Amino acid sequence: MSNSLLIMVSLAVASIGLITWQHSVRSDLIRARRRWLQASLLLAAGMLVEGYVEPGKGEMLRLALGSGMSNAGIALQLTIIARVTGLKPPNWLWLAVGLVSTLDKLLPYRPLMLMLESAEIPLLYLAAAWLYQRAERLVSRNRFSPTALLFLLGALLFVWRDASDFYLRLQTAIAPDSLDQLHQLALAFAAAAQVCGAVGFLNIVLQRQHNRLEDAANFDPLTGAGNRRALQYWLRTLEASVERVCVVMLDIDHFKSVNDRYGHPAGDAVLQVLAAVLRGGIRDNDMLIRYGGEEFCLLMPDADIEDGMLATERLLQAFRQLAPLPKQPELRCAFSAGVHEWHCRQQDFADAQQKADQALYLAKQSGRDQVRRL
Ligand SMILES: Nc1nc2c(ncn2[C@@H]2O[C@H](COP(=O)(O)OP(=O)(O)OP(=O)(O)O)[C@@H](O)[C@H]2O)c(=O)[nH]1
Repeated sequence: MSNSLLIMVSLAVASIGLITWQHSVRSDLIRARRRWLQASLLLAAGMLVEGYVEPGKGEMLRLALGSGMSNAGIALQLTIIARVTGLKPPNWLWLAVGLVSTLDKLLPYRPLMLMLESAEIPLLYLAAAWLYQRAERLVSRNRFSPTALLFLLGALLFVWRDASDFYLRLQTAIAPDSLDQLHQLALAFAAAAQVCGAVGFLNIVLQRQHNRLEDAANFDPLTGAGNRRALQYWLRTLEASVERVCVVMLDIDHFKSVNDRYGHPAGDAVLQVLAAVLRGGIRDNDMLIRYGGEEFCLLMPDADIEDGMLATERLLQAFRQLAPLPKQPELRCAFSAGVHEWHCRQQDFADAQQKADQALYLAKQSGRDQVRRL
């Protein structure tokens, strides 16, 4: 293994670590930010030390240090990825990995120690494969992560290398020359895996950043409902995929008086409660949009007007029964709603939405707190 390759790889890992560190603030990974840079620098330093190992005096010490730092760096990266996926591994885990990786190189040859040394990288790589798969699935819904596959292959390669090593050393006590190629292949693979792992995490960070920006552009921050931009996107999807959609326009009754009486923050809380009731009471593929101030729109794909009326009645009943402000248990709110069936292939959405709006107006005119159709 040439030193220059390890040095180049360590520089690549350090620079990707720096880029990841820069982006992690914007992708809401502020706590992981410093850690990731530390992990990348530790890993890069370990590889640099290993890259300078030359046969002779101090060889084992440098190898031990290099391996300890590299493995601790990988383990630290894995603890960060684990946190991104919602797991909480203890902080000392990466230190323990580094310590064991350093110490086992310094101990005199013994089969047990050799076994321990052989288990380290396959275990780390298996954990990496699992975590990268989870993390990428979480942020980009990818069913399959190339980074995870790479680490899985790496784990197998190291098992193969270490098993041959172990078997031959048991017989001869000296590593035979035939193992050199296998060692070099494994080391080259490890170097590539480190760069791919670093890029894999950078990808996760950038994907999160992208998701956050997209959410900010498409969802109302107060209620989490889609906004009109999201509506336009959903309409295009619906027009291409379904025949009919039940459109519901609904508007909280006497909302101005809630604001006037309890204040604007209380009004905001009522809006949040209504959004939660609506979200909790609709099907997974129904869509909730905050259409205006206290006006919401529901799109129910493949539902006819009877289904839509029934579902909206149920939502109204649930909302009416709630005390949306815990500090004002006397307050009860309701909404008025208009329902219309939209035949996506024959009619513009604007026409259907206007009809649902007219039905809503009818509901308001007829005393509010009800669901109407034209
Ligand atoms: N707290 C809060 N109030 C909002 C928000 N957006 C709009 N509003 C308020 O919603 C109220 C809407 O009042 P109106 O259009 O008169 O409707 P209403 O009082 O509900 O009367 P009806 O619809 O006829 O039953 C206004 O007072 C707006 O200030 C918001 O994001 N937060």
